[in-house]
This record gives sequence, structure tokens and C-alpha cells, in this order.
Amino acid sequence: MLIPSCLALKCQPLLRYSAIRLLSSKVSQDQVRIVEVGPRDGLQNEPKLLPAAVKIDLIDRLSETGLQTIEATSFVSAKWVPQMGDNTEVLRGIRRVPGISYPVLTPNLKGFESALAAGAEEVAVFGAASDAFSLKNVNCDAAAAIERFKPVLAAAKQHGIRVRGYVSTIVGCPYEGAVSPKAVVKVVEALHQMGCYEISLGDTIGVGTPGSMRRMLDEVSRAVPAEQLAMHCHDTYGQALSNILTSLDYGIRVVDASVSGLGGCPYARGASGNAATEDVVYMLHGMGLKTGVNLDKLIEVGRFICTELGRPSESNVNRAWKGPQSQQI
Ligand SMILES: CC(C)(COP(=O)([O-])OP(=O)([O-])OC[C@H]1O[C@@H](n2cnc3c(N)ncnc32)[C@H](O)[C@@H]1OP(=O)([O-])[O-])[C@@H](O)C(=O)NCCC(=O)NCCSC(=O)C[C@@](C)(O)CC(=O)[O-]
Repeated sequence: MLIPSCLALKCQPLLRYSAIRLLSSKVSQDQVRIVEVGPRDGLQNEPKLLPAAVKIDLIDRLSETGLQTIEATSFVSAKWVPQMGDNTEVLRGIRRVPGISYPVLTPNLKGFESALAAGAEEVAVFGAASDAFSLKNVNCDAAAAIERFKPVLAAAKQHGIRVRGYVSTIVGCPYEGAVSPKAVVKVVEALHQMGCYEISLGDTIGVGTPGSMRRMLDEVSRAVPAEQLAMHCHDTYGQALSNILTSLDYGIRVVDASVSGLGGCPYARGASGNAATEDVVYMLHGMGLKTGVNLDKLIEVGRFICTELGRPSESNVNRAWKGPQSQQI
């Protein structure tokens, strides 16, 4: 949702923090906020280093499409994720449009401090429901990762920065197989209690189906209100749109997506990109839900980044779209 810029700019940090938390819990049921994760999740796995100027151009173009949240980069170790090694340059280089939030990932206090120095106004911590994935991804188990987030949340509160939480492997783990809803609830509750304003549920390797999503959401939505949950579905098995549709039944109205379906996690081999933003927007608009996103402009951005990467779009809508004569049915 749009945060009035006067509120975002003029309030004292603590007041601003509380006001933003209150506002973000009031998303109307016919509106869906898309969290565009292409510049971070979409690019982090690219083997060839993309120039920072292209990433900045991508984010600036996305800022013209009507999106309200664009995840810009991550402040993780460049030894672990080389593609994000230009995080400061990217965050400092983008043209910030009032009303748009540009969150960045911060796995620990070191990452948070670097993000703050680079001008971050929103950050995200990322946990997992399976220990094996957590160990591969952040070099500690799921419970230890949560401990690392506590000082991040405390520092963020002090600086009036809001924090989003991620939970990976919500139905399946590349190393442990099926993940129980109870394991997901445990991490979701921990992130909620420590002050994350929203928790994004990540099907990291895209194995979920409406069946496994329902079993997970039945329990998670009892633990934390749907207004504070988001869906983050990778499309490895072609289930992402069905899973997002399923989550709408639970009242979830925030959806993560990646322009042209870019992406994957470097520590979840074989995982494909997220649900393509173009496909998500087309589906939601077709259902009469509002996203505020201009599909024509988004299609152009998808084509721009695919040209830069030298590959076709993973978005069905983008490939099918024929310009002004295309129709949303
Ligand atoms: C978390 C660490 C840093 C732990 O890595 P570690 O090796 O355990 O860290 P450490 O504290 O032992 O420090 C080792 C070195 O890393 C440095 N260091 C320590 N912290 C930082 C930092 N923040 N930024 C930059 N450098 C850092 C630290 O200063 C030190 O440097 P040295 O003294 O050797 O020169 C590492 O495991 C890491 O960077 N992992 C990155 C994982 C990642 O980015 N994964 C992809 C994002 S998650 C995802 O995609 C899933 C999601 C969110 O999309 C949802 C879904 O789909 O499920």
C-alpha cells in the first residue's frame, strides 16, 4: 500500500515505524500489493556479473510501472552471492520515487549496518523452516538464524526502519524433502513476535500445490493474521499461479513476483524463478483485483531485462502480449 510521503519523511523514526505498521495492516480486499523481487531474487543467481548500471536502470524502469514495492538488492556476503556485491552502488544509484519502498535483504547486523549506510529505508530478514536449507543458505540452523535477526530488529526499530520477514522452504526443502506446517508456524511466529510487519512465505523450490499450500496455510493463518502474510512462489513445477490463487482464499493480499519470472536461489539447486510479475498481474486484473500496475509498461521492462540477459522471457503473458492490440480478458 502507498505510504503518504509526508508521513514517511516527516515523522520521528519511532512514530513513523508505528504508523507504517498500522497502515500496512490495512490493505483492502480488492487490492493486491505486488512485491517486485526481480532485481534481487531474480538476479542473485545470474552466473555472469551484470553491471550495476543495468540493475539501476531495471529498478528505475520498474519504478515507472505503478509498483509500490521493489526489492532492490541484498547486503549479504559477496563471497556467498557475488552478483549482489554491488549492493551499495545499486541502492545509492537508483532514483527513488516517493511512495515506493525499496527493501533490501539483511541476514545479520553487519548487513543491516551496511544497508543503513547505503540509505536503506526498509530491510528484510530471511529465515527458513528447514535446518538443512538454512545451513546451506546462511551457514547456521533455523533457530540460530532467528537469533541473528534480534539485533537487526532492535537496530531497525531505533532507526525507524521497517522489517519484513521471509520464511523459506514452506512446503518442501531441497535437502530434507517435505516440510511440516508446524515447522513453518514456528518460524512465522518468531518473526511476527520480534516485530516483522509482514511475513513472506517462500516456496523456495516451487514444489507446492494448492493441496500442500492449503495444509500449510490452514495452520499459519491461525498463528498470524492473513493481512500480515505474503506469498512468494517459485514456479519450478508450474504451480505458482495456482498457489497464489489458493492464498487469496485465505485473505492474503500481498504477492511477491519477479519480472519475466527471473531468478532462483543460489542455495537451492534446480529452483526456477518466481512467479512472473506479468502473469500475476494479468491473473489478478482478470479477477477484478487492483494492483496499480500498468501491464503494458511492465511488459516493456520484462523485455528490456531479458534483452540485457540475452534470453527469452519466462512469462507466458509477456511472450503472448502483442502491444496495444492485446486485451485483458
Ligand atoms: C549470512 C552470511 C553472511 C553468513 O556467512 P558466515 O560465513 O557464517 O559469516 P561470518 O559471520 O562467519 O563472517 C564471515 C565473513 O563474512 C563477512 N560477512 C558477514 N556478514 C556479512 C554481510 N551481511 N555482508 C557482507 N559480509 C558479511 C564477515 O565480515 C567475514 O568476513 P571476513 O572476515 O572473512 O573477510 C552468509 O551465509 C551469506 O551471505 N549468505 C547469503 C545467502 C543468500 O543471500 N541467499 C539468497 C537469499 S535467500 C533467498 O533467496 C530465499 C528467498 C528470500 O528469496 C525466499 C525463498 O524463495 O524461499
